[in-house]
Amino acid sequence: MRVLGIEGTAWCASAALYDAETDSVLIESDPYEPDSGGIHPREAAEHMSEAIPAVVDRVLTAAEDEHGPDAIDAVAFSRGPGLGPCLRIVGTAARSLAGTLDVPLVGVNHMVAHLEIGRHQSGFDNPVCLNASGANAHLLGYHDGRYRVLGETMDAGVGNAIDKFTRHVGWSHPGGPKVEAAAAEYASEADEDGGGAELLDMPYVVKGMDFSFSGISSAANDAADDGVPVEEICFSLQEHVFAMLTEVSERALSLTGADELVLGGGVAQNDRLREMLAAMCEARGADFHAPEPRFLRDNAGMIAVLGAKMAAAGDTVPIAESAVDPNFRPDRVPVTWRDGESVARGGATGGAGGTARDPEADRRGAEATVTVTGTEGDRRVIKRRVEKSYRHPELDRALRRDRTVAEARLTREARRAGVPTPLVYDVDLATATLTLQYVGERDLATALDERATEAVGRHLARLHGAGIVHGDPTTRNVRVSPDSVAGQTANGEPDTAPGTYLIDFGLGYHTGHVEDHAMDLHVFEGSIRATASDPDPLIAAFEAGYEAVGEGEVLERLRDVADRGRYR
Ligand SMILES: C[C@@H](O)[C@H](NC(=O)OP(=O)(O)OC[C@H]1O[C@@H](n2cnc3c(N)ncnc32)[C@H](O)[C@@H]1O)C(=O)O
Ligand SMILES: Nc1ncnc2c1ncn2[C@@H]1O[C@H](COP(=O)(O)OP(=O)(O)OP(=O)(O)O)[C@@H](O)[C@H]1O
Ligand SMILES: [Fe+2]
Repeated sequence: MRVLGIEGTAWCASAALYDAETDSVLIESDPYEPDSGGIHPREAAEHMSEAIPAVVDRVLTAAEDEHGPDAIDAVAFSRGPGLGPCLRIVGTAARSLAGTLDVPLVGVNHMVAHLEIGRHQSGFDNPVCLNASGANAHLLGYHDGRYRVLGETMDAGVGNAIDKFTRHVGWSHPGGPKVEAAAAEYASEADEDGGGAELLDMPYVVKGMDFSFSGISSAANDAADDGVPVEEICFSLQEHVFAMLTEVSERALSLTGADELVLGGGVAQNDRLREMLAAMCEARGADFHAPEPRFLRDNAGMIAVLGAKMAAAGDTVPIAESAVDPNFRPDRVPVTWRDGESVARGGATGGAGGTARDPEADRRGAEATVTVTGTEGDRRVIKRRVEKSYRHPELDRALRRDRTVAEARLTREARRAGVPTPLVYDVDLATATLTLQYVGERDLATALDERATEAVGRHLARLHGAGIVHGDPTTRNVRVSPDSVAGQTANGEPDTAPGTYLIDFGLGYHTGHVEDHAMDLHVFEGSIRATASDPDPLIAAFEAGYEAVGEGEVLERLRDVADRGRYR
């Protein structure tokens, strides 16, 4: 099968021919380069209307020269997400070409294409995917016929966050490659001077597997206004932003039990990001793949390759139903071209795979190693936050120390507020180590049930009532004793009965803001959606638990938070 793909969601007018027989891809692209500032939607659309017919023509001519008039078996196009005016031009071109050639039309989700090209090239079975592109930043994992969004930016896409800074200092679009070059130069000069590259203090915001870039863009702009050398800012910006992306990727591998990671998107061309992800994967025994650069930035090659898989599965679209969708989320795509396996197994422990291991033996979370000691009746865990070689040493030291301090303090405070948590026996800041009471029989992730999620709702409400957020309330950070949970609800004891414990308060902090409280709920619900086959009843029980103890306002805000994370 040979598929002609068309891409033009924002800046790159591109056409490609994918030949499934030989697995070869020809790509012809014509980028839009704004004279000043960022991408102007109207100018970008004007570029598409001129450039799309030209790139399509070049690819079609090449295909017909080689294979004759029946060279093309299907036409695939980017249906979204992207800029409306650009998408409409791509859609019109694709419809008219499919009509002229009298072949089926395939509507491709651009973000799923960024993922599938990596899966196709790596030969990985069931990877987690980090999409690091201009307008987006998210983690996807396959589960029950869909790509679930395991984590995502709460505000800007990663490329846009970087480009915002470069616009502020007057550099032309796109800024990403210029930041990379400036950061590399600063690092190598600092090495020559013998002092090592210095790190500016910038916000590092990770909430479960979600993250935010708005604070860091402003901090970078402020530093420039204060006269900090721009190369130094570029270096720190990259170290923070990419460490955040690497950390959430590791959390996603840990939560799902996957042992393969693929990278996609324009920012994935960055060597420093690839180096960090490769180092993280190596340390946990996972495989890592980043496609070659021509498949990372926006390109029609990935559209043609996924288009061929979809066409082979009969997943084509009638012209009358082929409208574009600027907000097309990857989790809305029925995945017709894969068999029913799942990446999200939930509750996997240890490093790669985590299969066939005793889930209660010594384990490794995304951040820490946990060793169980002591005897029956006095079991303890020793939790040590290990060095992460991918992070700048200064940033790594600060994060491990701050999180250890926060965990010890908030675990105690939560307990005092009536939320079941482990006793804290010892804190050793020099080695970022805590000794904690062993609680529960297993992680909630391995034994998801409505009584337990309802209890988590009550616990979080109580915690928020005390002005604390957990920061990372995933199903891996709740310990349960299933029998006592059942007894507790049957006895009608509301919230302080043993059976469901919150652990791992390292990302927690004090706040009375409704927004922060709502974010906790969003993270917990995200972790259920990422791993459960039937999430809705678990989430309904969770919200009922929260409502019974907490503020209705927080549940209302949760709807806004959930919508806001979605691509605009
Ligand atoms: C929906 C679609 O239109 C959108 N496309 C998009 O964002 O273009 P993409 O080619 O994936 O990424 C462009 C971004 O990639 C950044 N970029 C390119 N090379 C880079 C580098 N070496 N280091 C860091 N960023 C880089 C650019 O600064 C720009 O922000 C998307 O995929 O989200
Ligand atoms: N007090 C405890 N009692 C029983 N088990 C525990 C306790 N603390 C941690 N564990 C176990 O160790 C695992 C990892 O612990 P924890 O979540 O604190 O580490 P982490 O590295 O921060 O994990 P992650 O970042 O992946 O959430 C937990 O999922 C849980 O199974
Ligand atoms: Fe893209």
